[in-house]
Amino acid sequence: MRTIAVLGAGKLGEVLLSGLLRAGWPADRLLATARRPERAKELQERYGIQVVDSVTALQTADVLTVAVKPQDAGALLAELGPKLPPGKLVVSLCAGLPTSFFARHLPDGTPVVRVMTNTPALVDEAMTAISAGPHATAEHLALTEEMFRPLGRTIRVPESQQDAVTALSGSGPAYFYFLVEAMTDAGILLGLPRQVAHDLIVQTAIGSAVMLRESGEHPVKLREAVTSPAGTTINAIRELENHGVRAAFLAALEAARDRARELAAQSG
Ligand SMILES: NC(=O)C1=CN([C@@H]2O[C@H](COP(=O)(O)OP(=O)(O)OC[C@H]3O[C@@H](n4cnc5c(N)ncnc54)[C@H](O)[C@@H]3O)[C@@H](O)[C@H]2O)C=CC1
Ligand SMILES: O=C(O)[C@@H]1CCC=N1
Repeated sequence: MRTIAVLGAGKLGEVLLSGLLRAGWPADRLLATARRPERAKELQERYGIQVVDSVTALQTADVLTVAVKPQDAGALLAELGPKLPPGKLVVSLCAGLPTSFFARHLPDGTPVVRVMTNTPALVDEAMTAISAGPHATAEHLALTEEMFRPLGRTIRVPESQQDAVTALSGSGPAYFYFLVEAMTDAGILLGLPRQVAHDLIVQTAIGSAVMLRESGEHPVKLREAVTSPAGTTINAIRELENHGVRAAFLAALEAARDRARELAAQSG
């Protein structure tokens, strides 16, 4: 079994570490780096893993998972890139950053895999998209899948699709939470207690998501089954269309995709 290091164990790095431990990855095969000593202590106490300095991580781990913010990746790679021993796999979780960016900072021949996952990894329901970068072989992709499969679903996509994937499923949980928040407010407007409105919406979201996955039906068909002629639902749908909610989603995801491109451009 390989040793995995998470470089920059913040929110997403912790999600990955906790998922790997739940899946039975031995704690002594996991390493993390952290900038703040309090954060290192917290991770050590919470998960029983070793939090080490970056150079130790580079030397000890087989897989180096870069989980710092895209804006911090350049500094991390400038410091560590030249010290990376041969034969290590670099897995990037950084939104927007192309594998060519990593290749520029790493010794020739270093395999790089680009991954976009999402926070439902915390409940083993992540959607993880994996792309081969320079020098990544079938074996490297298989190893990356082995890391992420216990956390939910994995798919392979060409790297050219990763910015769109980031806009859709990487950021996607935020849109659903936003929707739940807005619908809870609507329940309050209609006079329901906040907790009741929240519980109604959360269970409705879960039920709808499970039906989408398990029925395999097109969402239009599922929506039509709820929408009775001259009933209540169609009145709500008319308002959603009048307020341009569909167009707002198209524009919002385009904006997220464009931000991923900007992050790449800014990192040089
Ligand atoms: N939060 C999310 O839902 C998702 C995040 N991502 C990507 O994951 C990466 C991390 O995102 P978050 O966890 O949300 O950010 P975060 O800010 O919570 O975590 C980054 C961590 O890296 C640490 N760090 C920065 N430079 C370091 C260095 N040189 N050495 C050691 N530690 C260092 C920071 O102190 C911080 O704790 C980003 O690149 C983001 O694009 C990808 C998919 C989803
Ligand atoms: O907002 C972000 O930049 C990160 C990437 C995808 C989800 N969160």
